[in-house]
Amino acid sequence: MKNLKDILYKVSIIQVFGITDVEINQLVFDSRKVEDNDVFVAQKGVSVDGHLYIDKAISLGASVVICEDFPIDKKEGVTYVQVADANVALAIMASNFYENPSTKFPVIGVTGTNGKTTIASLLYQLFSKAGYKVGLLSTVKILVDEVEYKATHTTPDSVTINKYLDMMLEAGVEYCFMEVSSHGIHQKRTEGLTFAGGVFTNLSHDHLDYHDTFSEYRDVKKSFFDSLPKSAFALTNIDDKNGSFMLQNTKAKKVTYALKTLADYKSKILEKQISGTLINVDGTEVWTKLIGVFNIYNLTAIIAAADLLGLDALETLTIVSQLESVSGRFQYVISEDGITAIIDYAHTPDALKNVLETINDIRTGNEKVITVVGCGGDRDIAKRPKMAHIASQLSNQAIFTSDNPRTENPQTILDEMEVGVSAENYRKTLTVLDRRQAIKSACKLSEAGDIILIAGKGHEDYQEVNGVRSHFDDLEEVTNCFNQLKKK
Ligand SMILES: CC(=O)N[C@H]1[C@@H](OP(=O)(O)OP(=O)(O)OC[C@H]2O[C@@H](n3ccc(=O)[nH]c3=O)[C@H](O)[C@@H]2O)O[C@H](CO)[C@@H](O)[C@@H]1O[C@H](C)C(=O)N[C@@H](C)C(=O)N[C@H](CCC(=O)O)C(=O)O
Ligand SMILES: Nc1ncnc2c1ncn2[C@@H]1O[C@H](COP(=O)(O)OP(=O)(O)OP(=O)(O)O)[C@@H](O)[C@H]1O
Ligand SMILES: N[C@H](CCC[C@H](N)C(=O)O)C(=O)O
Ligand SMILES: [Mg+2]
Repeated sequence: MKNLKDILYKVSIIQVFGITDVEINQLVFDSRKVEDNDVFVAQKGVSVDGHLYIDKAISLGASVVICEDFPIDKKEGVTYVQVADANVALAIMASNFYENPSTKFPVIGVTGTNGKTTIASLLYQLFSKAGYKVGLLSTVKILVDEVEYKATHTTPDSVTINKYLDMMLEAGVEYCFMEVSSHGIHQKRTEGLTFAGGVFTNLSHDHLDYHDTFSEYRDVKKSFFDSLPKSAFALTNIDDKNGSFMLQNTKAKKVTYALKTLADYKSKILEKQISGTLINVDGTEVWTKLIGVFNIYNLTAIIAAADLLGLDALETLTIVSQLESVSGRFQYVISEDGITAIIDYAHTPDALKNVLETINDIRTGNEKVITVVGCGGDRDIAKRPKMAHIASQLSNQAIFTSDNPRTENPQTILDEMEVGVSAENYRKTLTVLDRRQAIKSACKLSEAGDIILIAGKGHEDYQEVNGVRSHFDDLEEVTNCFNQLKKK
């Protein structure tokens, strides 16, 4: 049991009703999960106000309520603590509850529109191969050394983050790499954590359904660097338009990486193939299995981070050549007939453009590129026409289909995508609502040498329709199609 007084340390308190010297069980922000002697934190959410559930939480056993507004009727025997920001309070309390695990070993946060999972996962692989015990908090999975847990968010809530950091310490983990999403920063999920380093990948169009404007989205990302301590490093992609902006007000040590501009860490691409890329890093040639210019940015970032964290430079480069691509990120299978299918998590216009440019860059002859792509429901609608334009412009054939329609009408999403297709590209497009059928159509349309890009879902193993997630896996689907074609 922990004492409330202790976990309130550093929380900005407005007023208290009741006593703070009480033993508490756990920190909970969802009334449905409350048990005896829990602390219930009322958060003002995107869809509902957690303050409405205070009485419900008390009826289930909560003995402490943390809130921004005091309820009119206060229950006898319950402690009410009024705070300026319940999300910030929750995050600080979560760190205190687990005895501030982020201060006890290096935690490195990766932020930016695209590349977070790739960089965090490659750093996990790199440090593991260098002999360290490593932790990972990512969109794809959570790893505590080698034990895997399911990830529900890119950046989990503050209680979950601290719980895993504490488990990592228990397991003897020496470094943790985590993704820091804009939702995570904005909802203060990472508040109160002590980061040893921050990495910025790039900034492009995404989440403008959640953040009102692009500059708000950009400022949220920047606030992560603003909050880094002096002892940390702030590593930025200086080739990106917003790369230097991110570090404008940071107290941390500023470090840059680039492919084009003069930077502290710089790589040069020497040769591109479907099986990998030859790069030059500070005079040393390194072969990597990863492909795409964007992945060389990711690699340069991890080489820089490894150096800043004290890994031997030569050892880093040796391991870099062994790194495997991350699941659902430019993962490919080749059919017996010589058709290549690439599964990639490109779900933003910029990512889709990068992946298609990479494919067009490495293709050798007159083979066709067929792209299967959709856009998520209940997400930024402005991405839809842009992604449809890019897919049709950079492919020989684009098949628009569903990608987690969530609560939206799937046909409406496709209609909104189609608006972006220009007249001259229109004949190259097809809409097939059912993703399984869309992948089948792509296989039927392709011949030996052709490349099918299945974009948007990457590692995801579900299709979400009206709140129900049914099993669906792009790689599995295309492999089945390839096997069926073989039988014919
Ligand atoms: C839009 C968004 O980010 N929503 C997150 C937010 O939920 P919310 O604000 O809608 O919560 P709400 O339903 O309004 O409820 C408000 C409060 O009342 C509480 N409540 C609610 C009902 C009840 O009966 N009792 C109760 O106590 C809730 O627990 C909550 O504390 O807070 C929840 C708790 O932390 C999150 O799980 C939830 O993530 C949802 C599921 C989500 O889909 N988030 C996505 C958009 C997200 O965060 N994505 C980023 C990655 C983006 C990227 O980089 O591509 C991520 O980091 O994963
Ligand atoms: N550095 C990069 N620059 C641009 N595009 C990239 C970069 N790295 C990866 N991508 C593209 O973006 C897709 C998503 O990559 P990744 O999963 O690493 O990004 P993420 O930032 O973790 O995304 P999310 O916000 O969904 O967690 C990849 O499948 C690839 O198409
Ligand atoms: N982190 C992103 C993932 C999008 C993946 C795509 N498959 C979708 O469902 O829209 C989001 O939540 O917006
Ligand atoms: Mg991610």
